[in-house]
Amino acid sequence: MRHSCCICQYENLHNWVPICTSQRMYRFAGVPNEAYLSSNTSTNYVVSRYSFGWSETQPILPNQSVNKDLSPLAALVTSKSQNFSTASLVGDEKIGVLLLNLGGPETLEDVQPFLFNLFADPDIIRLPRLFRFLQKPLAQFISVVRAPKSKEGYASIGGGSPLRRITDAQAEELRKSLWEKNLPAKVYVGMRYWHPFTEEAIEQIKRDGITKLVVLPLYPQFSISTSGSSLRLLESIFREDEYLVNMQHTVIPSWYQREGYITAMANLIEKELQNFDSPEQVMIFFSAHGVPLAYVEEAGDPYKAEMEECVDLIMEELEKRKITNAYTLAYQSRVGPVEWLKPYTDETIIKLGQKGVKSLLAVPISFVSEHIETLEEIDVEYKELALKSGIEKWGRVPALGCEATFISDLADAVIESLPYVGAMAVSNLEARQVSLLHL
Ligand SMILES: C=CC1=C(C)c2cc3[nH]c(cc4nc(cc5[nH]c(cc1n2)c(C)c5CCC(=O)O)C(CCC(=O)O)=C4C)c(C)c3C=C
Ligand SMILES: [Fe+2]
Repeated sequence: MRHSCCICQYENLHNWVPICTSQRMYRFAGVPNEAYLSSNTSTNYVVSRYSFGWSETQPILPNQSVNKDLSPLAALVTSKSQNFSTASLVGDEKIGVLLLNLGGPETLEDVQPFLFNLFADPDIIRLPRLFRFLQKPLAQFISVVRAPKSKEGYASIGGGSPLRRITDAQAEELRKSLWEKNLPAKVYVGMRYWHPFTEEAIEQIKRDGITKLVVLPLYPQFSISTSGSSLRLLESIFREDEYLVNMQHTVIPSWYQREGYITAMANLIEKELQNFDSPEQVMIFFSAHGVPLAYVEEAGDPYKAEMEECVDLIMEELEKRKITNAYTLAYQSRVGPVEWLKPYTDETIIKLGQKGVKSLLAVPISFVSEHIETLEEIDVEYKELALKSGIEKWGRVPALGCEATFISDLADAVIESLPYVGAMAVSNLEARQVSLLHL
């Protein structure tokens, strides 16, 4: 099994210490030398560094060692213990969990302004520095041009995105699960492109006097365009705000390797396979949201690697249950003229039909809630295409939503990250000192 990590690393000020709480993976940013640690045993390190700037930076590949002089934080994390007592970690603190998600238009009138917010994000449309002044006019133009097509899609799923309702429900279930595990925490939802905006969540966190915050993007795999964008926004909010600078916090940048998540996905697949007459004949078709190829090849986005590893882990889990179906991974939802990650979902469906595949089970892999790309693109467009292409039996695994194993595992991820919340504050301090020295 591959072990590779990414780093949520931002221009100039490296505030975040992303710590992947899955068993053997630890992540670092926020240290002045940009050390980033991936470990497959407690003594065998691969230190690597990525840069997510667009035109001006180069990715440095995982095995390219750049700095073995690890900061004290490395020592702290490598001495990680799995035996946490939540009580000792909470004390008098007020714990908050901030769930980050994309957001979606709630009405058809929201669609164009939502699209404007999306395309105005430099992590979604990445322009060379010289052309950044064009970001907003371009966003205005593309959002107006795309709005009619998007509106059609949202109209066909009931006139708006269900993302807010589902994310709110997940937040409530997570809160309950944390309380059941003796962690009295408040859970907040911060959306990137629509209400409740991340800024609104942060205001509430300040009003509630939260002293320790765990930031948990609701994307299992990290991409510059999703978790990266939300974290970059958060960083800019934190940088400006005295309260937030002093608040201890940590980030769980991706969690696709967690046992609970993998088990929950395997459970859903196993259950859905039973709806076919010959379950063992069914091709398991993982469909992930795509990103432009340049994100991965030029900017070092770990999204593709994380996605592939995630699929491997789910298939390994299914194999343990003696489910050894054929499977494949493809990427959906491309937008615009550039090349995106391949293979594309639509082309793959057609090819599978030509090869004589008769039964297909679609598994949306990059989302944990139903939304337009599951309810419309997969359930309507891809199903229709599959049936036209000769596939006779079509099924689709639901998104995880509030599935109990999944929510309980997210709660565990939060609890396991608590020992590192203090480490974040140290890193903030270091990063600030360094940035001040550079002024
Ligand atoms: C892992 C998930 C996602 C990635 C990666 C991602 C990248 C990405 N998306 C666009 C363009 C659009 N995305 C839109 C909606 C949308 N995208 C995701 C997830 C990922 N996007 C979600 C959860 C949603 C919200 C869906 C909802 O129910 O509201 C849209 C709007 C819908 C549409 O018109 O199709 C666009 C446009 C790009 C360009 C991109 C990577 C650069
Ligand atoms: Fe998207």
